[in-house]
Amino acid sequence: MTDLLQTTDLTVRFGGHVAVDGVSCTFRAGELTAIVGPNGAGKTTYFNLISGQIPATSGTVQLMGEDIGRLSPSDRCRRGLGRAFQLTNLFPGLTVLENVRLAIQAHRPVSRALFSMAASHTALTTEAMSVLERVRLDGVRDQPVRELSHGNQRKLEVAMLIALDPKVYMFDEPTAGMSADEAPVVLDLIAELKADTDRTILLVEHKMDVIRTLADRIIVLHNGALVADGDPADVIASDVVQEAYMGKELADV
Ligand SMILES: Nc1ncnc2c1ncn2[C@@H]1O[C@H](COP(=O)(O)OP(=O)(O)OP(=O)(O)O)[C@@H](O)[C@H]1O
Repeated sequence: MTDLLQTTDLTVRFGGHVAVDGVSCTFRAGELTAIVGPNGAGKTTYFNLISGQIPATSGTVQLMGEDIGRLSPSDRCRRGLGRAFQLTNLFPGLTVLENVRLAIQAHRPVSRALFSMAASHTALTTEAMSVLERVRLDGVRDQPVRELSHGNQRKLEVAMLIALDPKVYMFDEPTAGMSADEAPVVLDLIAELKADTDRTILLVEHKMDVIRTLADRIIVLHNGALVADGDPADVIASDVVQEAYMGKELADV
């Protein structure tokens, strides 16, 4: 499997507190890695360092071999790093379809400019509709984003991400706040994305049934440090995770 994303000794300090502590990890194409750990372990901060929301104190982030540590979040996104939440704050007054169409347009190669305006518009609409059908949002295509239910907003996050067609998908609790009938749509989509061997998926998730179903690999953060990394069954069963780090959360499943 090809290495797509790599962090090396990645560290961030907030005053005296080390929130992410020397994390070195490689994420490969075609692999879904679940990132777990107790509350405050550093999972979201690790995501923020990778996607560029906060600068690292030290260490590097490489995407397809290129050091992206000094790039802005939007430049990282353009290079193929896709994080769901970056995408919702686009145009709340525009419709669901218009937002997805703009996301597709944003990553279009220049050659598309050679299309006639009308042909280009039709092609974009067709493509956007196929993304919306995948997340079952085609029924609300003409609704302004600001009027969407919470569950549909979360689905739109996934749709926007698919429309951007990144190499690396980053999901931070993608089904949080979703109803029992909405969550499977998103989880099925993530499973579909995983089947695409050109991509890698990072998933911060607390629900162990979701992790068991989707993850090829689990990494465990504790006090900002990487304390376990491996096959899901082995990591979940390991004493270090059960007793010292995740005990109650995992035992409860
Ligand atoms: N900007 C910041 N300034 C100061 N401390 C921060 C900042 N961001 C995060 N922290 C601290 O870093 C630690 C890690 O937080 P983080 O949100 O990454 O944990 P988490 O594993 O995602 O937790 P949860 O599962 O509760 O979301 C916490 O102690 C948090 O208070």
